[in-house]
Amino acid sequence: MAEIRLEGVGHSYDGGRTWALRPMTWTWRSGRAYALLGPSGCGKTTLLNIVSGLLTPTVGRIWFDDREVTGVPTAGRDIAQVFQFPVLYEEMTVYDNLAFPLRNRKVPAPEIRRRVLRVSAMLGLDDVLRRRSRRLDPGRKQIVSLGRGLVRAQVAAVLLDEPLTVVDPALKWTLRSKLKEIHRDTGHTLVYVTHDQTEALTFADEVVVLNDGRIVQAGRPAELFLSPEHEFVGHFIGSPGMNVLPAEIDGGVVRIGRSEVGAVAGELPPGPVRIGVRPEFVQVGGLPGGPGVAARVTGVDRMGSHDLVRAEVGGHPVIARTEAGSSWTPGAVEFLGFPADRTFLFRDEVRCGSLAPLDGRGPA
Ligand SMILES: Nc1ncnc2c1ncn2[C@@H]1O[C@H](COP(=O)(O)OP(=O)(O)OP(=O)(O)O)[C@@H](O)[C@H]1O
Repeated sequence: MAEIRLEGVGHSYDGGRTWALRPMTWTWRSGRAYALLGPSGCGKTTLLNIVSGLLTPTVGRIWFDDREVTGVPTAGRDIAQVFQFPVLYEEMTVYDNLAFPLRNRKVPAPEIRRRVLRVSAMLGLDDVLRRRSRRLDPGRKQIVSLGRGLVRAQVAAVLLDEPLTVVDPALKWTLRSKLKEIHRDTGHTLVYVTHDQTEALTFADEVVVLNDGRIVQAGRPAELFLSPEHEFVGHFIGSPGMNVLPAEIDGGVVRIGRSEVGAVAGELPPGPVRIGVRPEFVQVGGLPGGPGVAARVTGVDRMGSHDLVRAEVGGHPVIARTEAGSSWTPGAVEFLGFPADRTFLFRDEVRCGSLAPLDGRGPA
């Protein structure tokens, strides 16, 4: 395992006209399980391929601990990589496919057997170990590919690029928890690329959110949910995502239209700002004794475990998540409250502050 440090690393596929990955400095800490999360085209595969050596970055330097590897090809980096689709020797048995990366590195036979059997047991491959790989269905083949990526003890990192895409949805949950188990067992540095927030949040110690070629926030799943640093994180994580409403700061007070919704925590210059608050924290009916903003209820989605109350504030949609069986009715005007400790202020999409309570004032 190694600490992997990117120093000013960026990549352009068109000679510097556009950046698939904007120059960034970032460290993957040794032994941690990371998810690299972002929408299609944001640069996830580019970043992964730069770490593995499949791609040389246009700018910047890469370090594995204190060894610079910027110009070192994949074979010299000791990286295990698992791709979206199976990469196997079709004519070999599953056992031999799993053993291959170890035999290649002259690991002693008893150790090979021990490791192959351990990975096989964890991934549920025991009953197909003697079968030729070409006779497996695509999902099983991919699980074998995953096993090949995880079987080595000595690797700088294991990189997984959307590894569960072809796997049956019902198996995905099991495999994700197996991956966690194997990670605990081996202590590998894992980087798991996905565009699926559930996959990222259930798997990783730390989620790195990438958008438009830059890291917009990295943190534990709860941090990303409770304390988004960027509007994109608010939208991309959570279902539905964070509500965003235009507002104005004036005299230390935040207003939507003419309604005061809170004070500004700390010092912020007056002017336009955007308020971000997750549906889980919007209080329909207002905060007890606190400020609120009038909203027209436009609909209620009954989700079974909870309701989603859809409303409109000055022409902007807001969603509140409430208990199931709520009595809010479309067309009614209700006050919405935004709890100060769960409501953030954004300028140019980046968080610039948060709300503070407006002491002793009721709905404006
Ligand atoms: N070989 C290439 N040549 C030119 N442009 C490329 C190449 N590979 C990727 N790109 C572009 O670079 C940007 C980042 O692509 P990348 O594949 O890294 O994103 P991604 O987040 O992995 O997307 P996906 O989830 O769809 O695989 C995209 O705009 C893509 O079109």
